[in-house]
Amino acid sequence: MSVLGRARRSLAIFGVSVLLVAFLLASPVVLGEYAQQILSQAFLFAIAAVTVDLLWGYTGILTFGQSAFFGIGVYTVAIALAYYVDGTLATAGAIFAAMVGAALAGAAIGWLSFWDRASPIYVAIVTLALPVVFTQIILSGGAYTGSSSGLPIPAPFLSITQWYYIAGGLLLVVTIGAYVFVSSDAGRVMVAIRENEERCRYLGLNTSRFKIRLMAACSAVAAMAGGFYVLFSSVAAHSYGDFVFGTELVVWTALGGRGTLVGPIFGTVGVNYVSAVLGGNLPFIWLLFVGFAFVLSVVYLPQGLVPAIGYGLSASARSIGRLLRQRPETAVAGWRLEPWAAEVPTVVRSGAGVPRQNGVIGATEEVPALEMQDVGMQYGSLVALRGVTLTACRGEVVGIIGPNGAGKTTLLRCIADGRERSAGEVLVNGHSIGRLPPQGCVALGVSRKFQTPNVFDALTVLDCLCVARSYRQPVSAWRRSRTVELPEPALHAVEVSGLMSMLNEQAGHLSHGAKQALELAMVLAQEPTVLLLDEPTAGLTLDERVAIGTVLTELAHGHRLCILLIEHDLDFVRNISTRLVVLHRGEIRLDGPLSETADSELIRSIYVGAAK
Ligand SMILES: Nc1ncnc2c1ncn2[C@@H]1O[C@H](COP(=O)(O)OP(=O)(O)OP(=O)(O)O)[C@@H](O)[C@H]1O
Repeated sequence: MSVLGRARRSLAIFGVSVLLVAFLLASPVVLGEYAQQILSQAFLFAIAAVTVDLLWGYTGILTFGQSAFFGIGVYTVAIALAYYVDGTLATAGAIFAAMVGAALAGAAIGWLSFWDRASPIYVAIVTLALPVVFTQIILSGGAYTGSSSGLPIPAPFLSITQWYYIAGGLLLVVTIGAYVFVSSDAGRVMVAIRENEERCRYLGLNTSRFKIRLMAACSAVAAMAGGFYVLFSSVAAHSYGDFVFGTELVVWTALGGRGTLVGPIFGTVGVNYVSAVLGGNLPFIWLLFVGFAFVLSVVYLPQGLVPAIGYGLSASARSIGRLLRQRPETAVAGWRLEPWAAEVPTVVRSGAGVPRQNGVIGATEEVPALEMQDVGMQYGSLVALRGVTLTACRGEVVGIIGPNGAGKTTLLRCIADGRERSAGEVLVNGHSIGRLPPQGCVALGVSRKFQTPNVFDALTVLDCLCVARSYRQPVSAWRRSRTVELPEPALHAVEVSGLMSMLNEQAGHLSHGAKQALELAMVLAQEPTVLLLDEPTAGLTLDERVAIGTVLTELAHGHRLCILLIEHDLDFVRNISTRLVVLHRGEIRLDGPLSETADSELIRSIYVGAAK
């Protein structure tokens, strides 16, 4: 982002902050003490809900455990003030200690939950157990923790209005911080992980490390809210760290609208405020009503109430505007805190010769780009690959053909992910991939394009390219770049496919062909030496096939990439391959230059089903 763009973004954030602070300062004039008290509590809960939104709404990590981190804040501060320290400085120290403790606990939970290949439901189960364990620890702590009776503390005396300002100010700071974060380069990666974590890994991103860090940061913020909450309420109760509160945070976030930042705040404040007004008289009916509203929202308004109201109002406003102006409008935007995007997006050519992160790559022409030695793969008793030995060099386009179920995709998977194969060895540019995960193989120079286009539907074309380059460029946690530097081959793919004029288009709205081209550009942005393509022309028109064929030929011969290409379209394979490999029942049956293999009888018999 340019200096001017950054200044405008900072000015906009500053202006909105000043307005909100003025609103906060003025609101006690119309709010009674009771309302201020309810809102102070709701503001502190809303901070925890914002952390749920960052984890679940933006990154797709469904967590029920934020209450436990809130509880760590509550009890660390309560125990410190009840037994060990007093005074403002010591209280601040206790809150800081709670944040550090919660961050460490959050990192440990992340480490347990986010190992490679862990299913997304795994973290939900681990975080479900967390508040249960936390509550048991508090309940078994006897008089020290206050057990089920709670632990009263000598809290600092502040007026209700002062607490209202503190809680509102904290919520404002956390929300603005969260907005800056989600609208930064790192925020883009969060959404990419939510949309398609596998694609992220195959783009070289260490998603587990990213999620562990995010979990630790969100845990610290929830603990801070808990620390302030116990000072406000003067008593630590186990219910602030239990499973019910953890679930309520998820419900409030879902009701308000996840992935919006404003949704969880309105959801939490709304439910808590109405609950305080109505719940005293009708506690059970109110709970029933909230539960019912949650189910309705999940079924009919999965995006939550705030975006739905936003859609409704902006659609009405646009309809009225259309009537007045008699001009058609197409897009209707909901209410969410959208990233600042005042600048024109740009794609530029990157500087050459940027070294790879781990420096292991030695992509010279002397060493074969790819060597597979006796590679085998079994799915249970099914042998998908057997004794595959294959060498491919830079500048080659190796067409891999064979009937359905021959083992072609499995072959690519064994090259792009060291954990896949059951036997044998794979070397990329002379380095064994060992048991490296996909991001490790990317670092060695392997990039894989999937069979169906794998892009990040919720992101724009530019954002998808930026995420693809995140492996090469530092990911800022507060700035959002609107310029992406692409290596020559990726830039070429963007230009010939017409994506250059669609940088602001949402990837999910692109045509099938444009998505295929975008994924190819994303894969090329990794600067691979070995490019694995699984049916890149599937579903493309004739013109698009011709264009992609030209791009691939240029990549192999002009940029000296080693391309392994799976295709069912034999004419396409014949047109661009330099060599053919025929797979049948998991074994290589034929391997040779195109001139010698293209008209082989074996190919004909395999495709008509006569080969054994
Ligand atoms: N995850 C899996 N679990 C069990 N079997 C699998 C799995 N993936 C693939 N297979 C089996 O392994 C064999 C090879 O599959 P693979 O997808 O590699 O074939 P292919 O040649 O790519 O086929 P297609 O052209 O249809 O994509 C098939 O019999 C398939 O059913």
